[in-house]
Amino acid sequence: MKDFNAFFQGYDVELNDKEIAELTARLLEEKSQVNTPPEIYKQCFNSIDLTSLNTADNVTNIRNMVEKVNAFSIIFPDIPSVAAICVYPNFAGVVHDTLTVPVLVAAVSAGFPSSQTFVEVKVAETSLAVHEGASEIDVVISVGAFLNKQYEDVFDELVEIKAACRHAHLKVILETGTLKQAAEIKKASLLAMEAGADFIKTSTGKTNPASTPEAAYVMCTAIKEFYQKTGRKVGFKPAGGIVTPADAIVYYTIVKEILGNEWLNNQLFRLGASRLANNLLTAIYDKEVTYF
Ligand SMILES: O=C[C@H](O)COP(=O)(O)O
Repeated sequence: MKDFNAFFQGYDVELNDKEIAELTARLLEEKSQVNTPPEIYKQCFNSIDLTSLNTADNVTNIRNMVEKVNAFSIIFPDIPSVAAICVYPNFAGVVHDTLTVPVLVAAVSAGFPSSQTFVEVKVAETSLAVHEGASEIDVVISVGAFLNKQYEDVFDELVEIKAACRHAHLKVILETGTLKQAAEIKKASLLAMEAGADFIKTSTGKTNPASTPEAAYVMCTAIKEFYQKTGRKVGFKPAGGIVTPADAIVYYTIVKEILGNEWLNNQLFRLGASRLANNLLTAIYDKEVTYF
């Protein structure tokens, strides 16, 4: 049995929300550039997990989205494409079978977005998504159990899901808007990484507030401390409500300043977004672009 209180005490988890808000605001004030060069927008574009997670999604609209990704490099030869396409698990096979370019297939899984289902269902859903071709799996922690301090249950479940991922990478969503406090976000980050998360992700995009700069600040600090202690680099994926180029730059700046340039690539930094891609293309070309 893992002693989570001892585990958390190995890190700085005594966080004050007001102080975190001030530190985040100061970082952004001091480090934000006045004019963002197009190269940085391109780098952000290359970190996008192009997301479609709608009730009305179907084979036709998902295939259309993938075809646009397939044609992207012909139409925009000077822009590196998105990192991954993120869909519900029942569409992992459609994305996999339609893709003709080196873009990853990501599937949400494990009772996304509430995570309120049986662990057996979570494991089975994950195995099926991987079998269908997903190479990345995005799951939400059991938020209710976590807030109820059932740390061992949350941890064990993630370990089981990670095993079901086999070769696929696991992204663990904390749903930071529901965790609310910085200390809880820090503990959830550490627990997820200890359970084997390859990325930690802020939000599902299905609750409010979604991703915030303050949550990003805390999660990046957790990733940094975890790396210092274990030598393992875990990626960061802010997601939910990231719409404008300015939103993307906020997260880019936080990652750059806390984790450094070695995290600024799509192996370790992703932007989960359903509405950002066209806006970044518009910023890069400095004229309205509607492609996706
Ligand atoms: O994982 C990604 C999120 O679900 C996307 O949220 P969004 O639709 O607010 O961009």
